[in-house]
This record gives sequence, structure tokens and C-alpha cells, in this order.
Amino acid sequence: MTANTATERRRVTTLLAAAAIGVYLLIVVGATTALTEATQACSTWPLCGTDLSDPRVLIAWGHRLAALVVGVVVLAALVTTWRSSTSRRAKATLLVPFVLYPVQIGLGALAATATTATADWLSTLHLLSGMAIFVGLVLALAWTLELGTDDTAPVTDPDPLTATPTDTDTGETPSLQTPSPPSGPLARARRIGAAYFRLMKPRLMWLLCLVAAAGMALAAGPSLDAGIVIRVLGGGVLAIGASGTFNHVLERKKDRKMQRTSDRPLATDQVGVTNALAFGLLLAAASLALFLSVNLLAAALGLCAILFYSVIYTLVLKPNTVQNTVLGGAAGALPALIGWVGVTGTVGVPGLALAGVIFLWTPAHFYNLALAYKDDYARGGFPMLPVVRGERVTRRHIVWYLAATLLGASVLSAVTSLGWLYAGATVAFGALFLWTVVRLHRERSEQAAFRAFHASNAYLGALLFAIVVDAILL
Ligand code: HEM
Ligand SMILES: CC(C)=CCC/C(C)=C/CC/C(C)=C/COP(=O)(O)OP(=O)(O)O
Repeated sequence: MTANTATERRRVTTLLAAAAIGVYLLIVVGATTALTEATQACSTWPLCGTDLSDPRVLIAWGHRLAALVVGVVVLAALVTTWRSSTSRRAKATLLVPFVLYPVQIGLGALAATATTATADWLSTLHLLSGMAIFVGLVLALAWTLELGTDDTAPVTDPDPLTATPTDTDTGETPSLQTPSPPSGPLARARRIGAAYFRLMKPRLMWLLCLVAAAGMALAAGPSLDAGIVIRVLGGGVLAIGASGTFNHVLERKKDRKMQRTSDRPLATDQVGVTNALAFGLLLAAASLALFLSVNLLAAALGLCAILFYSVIYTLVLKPNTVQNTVLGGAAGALPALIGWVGVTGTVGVPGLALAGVIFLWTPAHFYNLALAYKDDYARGGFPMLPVVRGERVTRRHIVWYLAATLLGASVLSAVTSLGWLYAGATVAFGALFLWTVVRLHRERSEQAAFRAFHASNAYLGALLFAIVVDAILL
């Protein structure tokens, strides 16, 4: 690729990314109750009340001015892309935002000035049309980003095998030798304790517990009962520990073949298989007892989560299908439902919508690691996407699942009363996450993959934290 083509591509992808995030901002602000209430204070178009002391008028004006500014950015992105040497399908796809953006403005004007009878379906149409514009921009971005890239990472990174990967269960760098035996009884007890703790996959817990906490906060709001929180989170920690332990038992032979996991307690025989199984069963029993003390449905979902991750994902999906990560996303989505059910006793739309966000987020999260550890997964014999279909396809799927996650997050704001804090978190951290994925395409390095991986955790962590604060305190 010549230097000026590379420069042109950077300009096009930067503009398309900015346009996509600008449209996403409009979608999220539009989907939050903030705007739907604002139109009641601003029901004329294009101008409306000038009483800026009324926050609803401020929000309505903000949305209209943002629509104007974003419209200019979208137009700049369209013109720049159409004049560039990007792919025909990227250029053709941009006809969607080109045609729909003026229509979107018209739908917005009608929704703002309509009577309540027609306002609802006009608002829904306005939201869906905004999403179609967003999808058109993201597809053009993905197809332009992958141009000029292939499946070989540039020679700027050490091979993941020689790089010092850390096992994020503990964040330690695995040693190739079996750890030396402890000197005294206390040191031995500490080493064994640390090994059992590591079986529980503690590094996954903070985000998975935040998922359950967000489910509970959405369901209960300010009247969230501390007793339920303690029992649901306690049950969740024990359930994750149980399923993590079973995962270690079932994968111990493959863990030995992978550099990243070669020093795990069962891969290095620090813990016996029978003892590990007994430990996992104990954790599972304690977890289900806690869930049962909340309600039967929470316990049933907890059992499903343990069985799904330990058996379906670990034994069936992960070693056999390239869709292991997509389908495995159900494991991480279940804590959202458990949180919602723990408070309400039934499955509800917001709980399902939150679970859907986690489900869509999971491939955008894990595919970055799968890129960084591609050779390691090949050695372990796992059909991860980069191993089976290559790095270029994997990077494209990361863009798609990231976009799907952002749309899922906007649907969640449409079906709940989440407000400006949630809107700000999903747009700001979504933009950050998208930017790391754009850089992943440009740099195609292990470091860029880890950067996008951590951005995925930062996005979900910020989103879930915003849900908890917004639902309980605002
Ligand atoms: C199919 C689903 C998933 C797969 C395949 C997956 C894969 C991974 C892998 C391989 C690691 C590194 C672990 C290690 O090196 O020992 C990791 C780390 C992590 N995962 Fe996932 N994950 C999935 C779903 C989730 C979900 C649903 C959450 C939370 C909602 C989550 C949160 C985390 C966190 C917090 C870390 C540790 C990050 C750090 O150490 O900074 N993962 N994941
Ligand atoms: C309530 C409850 C039990 C919920 C289950 C939540 C849970 C444990 C999700 C884990 C998600 C996941 C597939 C992690 C990676 O496993 P991996 O085997 O691909 O990672 P590895 O290669 O590091 O072992």
C-alpha cells in the first residue's frame, strides 16, 4: 500500500468512525427518557422554547444542534469516502446514511410536533432509522479498515509464545517449570490455598459480579435490598468459582499445551483432580443454597450457568466449533438474568436486554485475546476464529460485535428509564473502545490486541457501573 493510500485510508476511517460515534450519540440521547420527556417541553420545530432554565428545553435544543453538527460530519465522511479508493461495497453502503439522514431529520420533526397518538410509533421509526444510519457507517468503516490488511501481523511484535503472557486469573507470568515445593508447613498451606483460589478464576469475578449487580439495580432501583445483594453476589462468586474449577479440571491436558495456561494448578499437578472436583462441587452446592435462599428461579438459572459454562461451553463448544465464543457468551449473560430474577422472581424485558448486551459484547471482548494468543490456541487445538478463519476476519467481527453491543446498549436505554449518566458512559467508553479497534486494524500487533481487550473490559465496566449508579441514585 503506498504512503498516500495509507494516509487517505486513515483519513477516511477516522471520519467514518467519528460519524458513527456522532450518530450513536444521537441514538442514545434519543433513546433515553431524557429526550422523550424533553419533546413535551419543545413541541415546535425547528425552533422551540427559549426557556433554557428548563432542562428539557436544553436537552431538546442539544439534540437538534448535535443533529446539525453530526450531519456535517456524516456528509464529510460520505464525500471523503466516495472520493477515496475504498471498496465499492463500502461506497454503496454509504447510500443508506446519505438517503436516510434527511429522512431522519424529518421523522424527528414529526415526532417532536406530533400528537401523543402518533408520537410513539414515529419515535420508534426515528430510533430504527437512526440505527440503520449507524449500521451503514459501521459496515463501510469495517470494510475500509480491512483493505490493505491481511493475516500476518507486522514484524514488530514478539511471537506470543515468546512474549511474556500473563494468566489473568492471577496476572502472573506463567513459569515453564513446575513451581519449587514450599519450605515449611505455613508456606505449603499458603501455596495450596493460592492454588485453590486460582481455580476459581478470580480475575473474571469483578466484571461478572458487576453484571449481576446491574441486573439487580435495574430491577429494584433505589429500594434495592442489601440482603438480596449479598446473597446474589455471594452465590455468583461461588458459582463462578465452581464453574471455573470444573473448567480447570476438564481442560487440564490442553492447558499444559498452551503457554498462557501451562502453569495452572491442575496443569502442574499442584492440586489433585479428585480434590479439585470435590472443591468445585462444594462451591456449587454452597452457591445454589445461597441462590435458593433468594428464590427458586435464581437457583435454577445459577445451576444452568454452572452447567452451561462447565459442560456445554468447556466440553462441547470450545473444542469443537468456531462459534464457541459467540455461543459461550450465554455464560456471561446469565448473571444479568440472575440479578434481575433475584429481585423480581421473574424474567423481565430489561433483564433480557442487559443479558443481550453482555452476549453481544463477549465476542468483541474475547476475539482480541484470541488474536494475541492465536498460535497458543492453535497449539491447544482450539478452533478459535483467528486460528480457523484468520486475523483479518476476526478483526472485522470485532467491529461488528462492538457495533452490535452499542446498539444493544441503546435498546437497553429505550426499555428502561436510564438517563444521561448511562448515555454518557456508553458513548464515551464506546468511542474509546471503537478507537482501539481502529488502531488494532492499523497496527495489527499483539499490543494493539491487548489494548482493545482492556478497552472492552473498561467499556463494560463503565456501562455497568453507570447502570448501578443511575438506577439507584439518580
Ligand atoms: C465465551 C466467553 C468468554 C471467553 C472465551 C473469555 C475469555 C477470556 C480469557 C481467555 C481471558 C484471559 C484469562 C487468562 O488468561 O487466564 C479473559 C479474561 C477476562 N474476562 Fe473474559 N471471556 C469470556 C467472557 C467474559 C465475560 C462474560 C466477562 C464478564 C462479564 C469476562 C470478563 C473477563 C475479565 C474481567 C478478564 C480479566 C481481565 C484482566 O485480567 O484484566 N469475560 N476472558
Ligand atoms: C453464575 C455463573 C456460573 C456464570 C458463569 C460466568 C462465567 C464463568 C463466564 C466465563 C466466561 C468464559 C467463557 C471465560 C473463559 O473461559 P475459557 O475456558 O475460554 O478461558 P481459559 O482459556 O482462560 O480457560
